[in-house]
Amino acid sequence: MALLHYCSCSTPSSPTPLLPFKKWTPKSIIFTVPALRPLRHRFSKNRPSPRLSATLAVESPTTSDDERGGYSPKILLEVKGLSAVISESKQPILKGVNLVIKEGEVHAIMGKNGSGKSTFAKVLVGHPDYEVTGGSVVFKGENVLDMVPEERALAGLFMSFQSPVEIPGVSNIDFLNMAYNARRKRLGQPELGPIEFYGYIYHKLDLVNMKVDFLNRNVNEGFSGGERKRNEIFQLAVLGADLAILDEIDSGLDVDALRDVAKAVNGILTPKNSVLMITHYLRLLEFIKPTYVHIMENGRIVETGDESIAKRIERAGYKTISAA
Ligand SMILES: Nc1ncnc2c1ncn2[C@@H]1O[C@H](COP(=O)(O)OP(=O)(O)OP(=O)(O)O)[C@@H](O)[C@H]1O
Repeated sequence: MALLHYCSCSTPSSPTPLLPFKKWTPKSIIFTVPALRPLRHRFSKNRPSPRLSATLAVESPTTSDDERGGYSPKILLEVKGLSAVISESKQPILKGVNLVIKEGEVHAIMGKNGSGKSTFAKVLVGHPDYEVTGGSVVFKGENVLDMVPEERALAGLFMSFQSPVEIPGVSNIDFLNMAYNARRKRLGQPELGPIEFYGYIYHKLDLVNMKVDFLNRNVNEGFSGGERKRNEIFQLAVLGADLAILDEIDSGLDVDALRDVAKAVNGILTPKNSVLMITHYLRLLEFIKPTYVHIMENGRIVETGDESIAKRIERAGYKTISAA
């Protein structure tokens, strides 16, 4: 199993991110990412909703073409009856997840601790800790379950982890440059050299209000919880994605950081790409407006609707979920 998780993007000019599944040792990075070796440059600091409330929802409610001005968005992701166990113990965690995400939609998944939200996200990107035991996942018409994590990412899946990992010995800019060029190479485009790449990403820093110094720091090493989250969204902004899966990007963020991160996520949304975000809090949904909110319980999506579900949960807790 490769240690890198590549993620791709919606436009040909965008690159492919690579995200780690676990904390790497420098040895494993060099082994899995030979392109990193020649990247030893450093940069100067002086440079420049529709309503639905049904239990056991099978898929997202649809919006009519009229409501969208005649444009009919394509299905980006279709998950049917997805079941998965923990690879080691064979303990079942996902027990028949159904979900449909179309282009341009923002989906939020909420649910009690331990209900399977992060597992669902990780299974979508092919995390090796889990084994799929049933169901299907079709992304942009392709069977994702047949793909290794790198292929899923190249197909356009990006995941921001709940606890972003450190990559000792690899600077943020090297990491991003490598990921960006991997995608360009795959698309038959010329790779960007360090200077050109710097020109490309410099303006993206503003999106998440990140200081330029962060580019030269090793990926997530010594970053505070909030800085890690910001950095994840920076990666997304630089690298792009057709479907960005964001696992609790709001956790540990102060109010200004939350606003910055939400602004960046809103900034990358187009009618062609989508976001699937896992959150416990209504406050994130006030910044990033969801098309649908889903409730996960015991490894399944048991309710789907609009933001009012999140408001109800905030007010009255999960006892209001019928399957709880
Ligand atoms: N690799 C693993 N090894 C052992 N148990 C696991 C593993 N992954 C998930 N689990 C268990 O599966 C259940 C679901 O975990 P998951 O992280 O998906 O929940 P969650 O809904 O994201 O929770 P939270 O809201 O607390 O983040 C939990 O009981 C968790 O302990």
